[in-house]
Amino acid sequence: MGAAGAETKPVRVAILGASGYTGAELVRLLLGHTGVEITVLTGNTQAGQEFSAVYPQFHYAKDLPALTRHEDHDWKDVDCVFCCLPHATTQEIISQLPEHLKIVDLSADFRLKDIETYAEWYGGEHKAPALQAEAVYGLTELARDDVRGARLVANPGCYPTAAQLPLIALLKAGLILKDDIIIDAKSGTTGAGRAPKQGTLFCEVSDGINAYGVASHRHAPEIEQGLGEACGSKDVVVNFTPHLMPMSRGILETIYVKLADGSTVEEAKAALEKAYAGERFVTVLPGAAVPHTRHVRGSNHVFMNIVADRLPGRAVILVSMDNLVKGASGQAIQNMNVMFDLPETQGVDMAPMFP
Ligand SMILES: NC(=O)C1=CN([C@@H]2O[C@H](COP(=O)(O)OP(=O)(O)OC[C@H]3O[C@@H](n4cnc5c(N)ncnc54)[C@H](OP(=O)(O)O)[C@@H]3O)[C@@H](O)[C@H]2O)C=CC1
Ligand SMILES: CC(=O)N[C@@H](CCC(=O)OP(=O)(O)O)C(=O)O
Repeated sequence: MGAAGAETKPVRVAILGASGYTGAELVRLLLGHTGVEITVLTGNTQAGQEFSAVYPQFHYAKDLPALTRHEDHDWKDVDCVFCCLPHATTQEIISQLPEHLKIVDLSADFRLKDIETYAEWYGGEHKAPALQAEAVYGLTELARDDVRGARLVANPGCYPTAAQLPLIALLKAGLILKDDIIIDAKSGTTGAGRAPKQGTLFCEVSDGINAYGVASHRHAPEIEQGLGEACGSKDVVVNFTPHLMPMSRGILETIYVKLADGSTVEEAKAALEKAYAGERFVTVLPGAAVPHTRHVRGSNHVFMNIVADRLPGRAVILVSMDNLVKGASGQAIQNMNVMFDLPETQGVDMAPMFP
């Protein structure tokens, strides 16, 4: 790890799509990061406004730039771009950025390596295949060495972050089967972004829950890609269904797996503890403690545990994290820190907010 000493120049940061939820979360976190300076914030429909007019919680942060349009910049005063734009729009805008910029992209545009899989799940041909081939998939704990040398990092999706951290460790250790994985996922509504949508209105989301993308969500191929690489097989399949919860932040995944012949839950738990020993942001809970979204809220922490199922040979993995932090902006900052040789935890080492 490098050190951001007093003489080190700050990393000059632009946030594209700062008027959205992940952009605003980046602003919140980066205001506490002593190694960066926020020089550009962009919006689309909200460009032209002061940032605090769009997000009044930042009225105190007088030095923040106003929201501009990305076309208005020559990027000379920027070292790093966080791109928080919708899918498809992202690839068009990133392709036009100058090459001196390092980019952490929070959209799904550069996550899938297979161009046909991308076209199948995202409804069309990729417009920047060369960049897609260049991008490094930034699940930080498992990809540090690649992230360090990358110019473009594809920040993982929120659900895939929570699923892959335990499953990759267990598949690498050969302790679970690769063709019997059921991921039951739940998310707060910020996962759907800030742009108004009928399905996330208070009166439609409060006091109830619903599944969506049932067994057909685009995060399934992203998870399968990561698990397939981990165990060197293209045959990994997951059954993945997310649910929308009446809460603003948080992800909880309950993952049902079959243990490999002769393996035990105790061995699986020991493998998780070994894989993440020394990792600041991944905690394997003691005993039978159950991860809560409340216990990681507003933080970059992932809590996980594995317990024996009542059915012989099966186990249940539980994972919680904050979709806007480790599932998006927090992990993006972890990746930026690695790319710029800053201490990896800088700006993202806050304790969870409870209650
Ligand atoms: N929310 C989450 O938990 C997660 C989100 N992601 C991904 O991160 C990205 C951002 O998500 P999120 O912040 O939630 O989304 P939001 O809908 O909250 O924000 C989208 C942002 O993109 C801007 N924008 C929209 N269309 C255009 C355009 N054509 N040209 C330029 N700017 C545009 C919007 O500007 P304006 O508001 O001014 O119109 C806004 O700033 C998405 O790709 C999402 O899938 C990834 C992981 C988790
Ligand atoms: C609650 C909700 O709607 N969540 C989003 C996931 C957000 C995220 O990580 O997605 P991207 O792959 O789009 O970047 C969804 O299911 O589409």
